[in-house]
Amino acid sequence: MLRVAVPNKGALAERASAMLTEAGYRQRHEPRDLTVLDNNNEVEFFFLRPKDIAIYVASGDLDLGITGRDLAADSGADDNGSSVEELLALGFGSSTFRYAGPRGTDWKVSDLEGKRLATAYPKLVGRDLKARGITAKVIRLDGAVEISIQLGVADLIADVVGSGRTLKQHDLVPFGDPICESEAILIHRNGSEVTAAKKQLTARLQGVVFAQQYLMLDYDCPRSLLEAAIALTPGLESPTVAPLANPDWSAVRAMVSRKEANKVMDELAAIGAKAVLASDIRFCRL
Ligand SMILES: Nc1ncnc2c1ncn2[C@@H]1O[C@H](COP(=O)(O)OP(=O)(O)OP(=O)(O)O)[C@@H](O)[C@H]1O
Ligand SMILES: O=P(O)(O)OC[C@H]1O[C@H](OP(=O)(O)OP(=O)(O)O)[C@H](O)[C@@H]1O
Ligand SMILES: [Mg+2]
Repeated sequence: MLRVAVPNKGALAERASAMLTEAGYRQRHEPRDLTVLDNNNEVEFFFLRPKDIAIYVASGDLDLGITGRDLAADSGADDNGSSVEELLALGFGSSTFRYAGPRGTDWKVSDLEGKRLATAYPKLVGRDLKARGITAKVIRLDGAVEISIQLGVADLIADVVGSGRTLKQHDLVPFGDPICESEAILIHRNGSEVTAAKKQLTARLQGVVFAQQYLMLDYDCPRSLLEAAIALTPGLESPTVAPLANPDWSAVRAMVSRKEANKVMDELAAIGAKAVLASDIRFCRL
């Protein structure tokens, strides 16, 4: 039985469970349930605090976990880096992890020297400071870090930035390069075997990630324009081209990246393709 950790609350919880449901796994119906047994797929899910997930996976007590890249980086020994390894980026829960300070000063990373720095990610921050040769007093908080400066416990902070709204609300500005570009990821214990069961769950999630990143385009194309059309929609291997009843026309089907879909559709219409249709893909195996 594969044992998998899933965030039980917070920014990643809902999307993580929705993605597992799309991938064909049983998920909890009661938000307070801490475990769900999916006998058909031989997987047991454990719903845990986002911060604890890398701990269970690093110890080997659970085989896989869904967490944030920033949280994974904050796990493990202070100096030795993370003790979990990323198997797959899941394409949701994007954020950056950044230093920030009160508006009105043109802060630089070197200004961190000798300051009191509040964060809920002390290992991630400690490693970054060490790599830069900076000594600062790291104040560990559990959350609501943005308020710590006005309450007087810190001079600067390092925290998760999503929309940037919370920083603005507290008159803070980010500075320096992001310490971490985060998103939800699937992890396992560093260096542990990628068993067949782990591979299968990873492949299923990969199928959902691809499905969310791609659309299926169908269109009709004069045969004389096929070459130009195929250059615009090369698909993954190669597009499907099928004859239409009218011998001068073909039907074409190809996957295109969602981000580029509208541009590609404009270009297809401009060269003379007709009936250009885009449809969602729910899940797939590539
Ligand atoms: N506003 C946000 N936008 C995008 N991602 C976010 C946001 N807030 C948190 N995250 C991501 O979610 C993960 C942390 O989850 P969350 O903040 O929900 O948990 P927590 O802080 O441990 O728990 P809680 O805040 O409930 O005490 C991190 O990977 C972080 O990057
Ligand atoms: O840039 P924004 O979109 O405003 O989001 C960033 C905020 O969201 C998270 O807080 P969360 O809600 O998890 O509360 P917490 O600080 O108690 O963890 C994070 O810690 C930031 O405070
Ligand atoms: Mg939080």
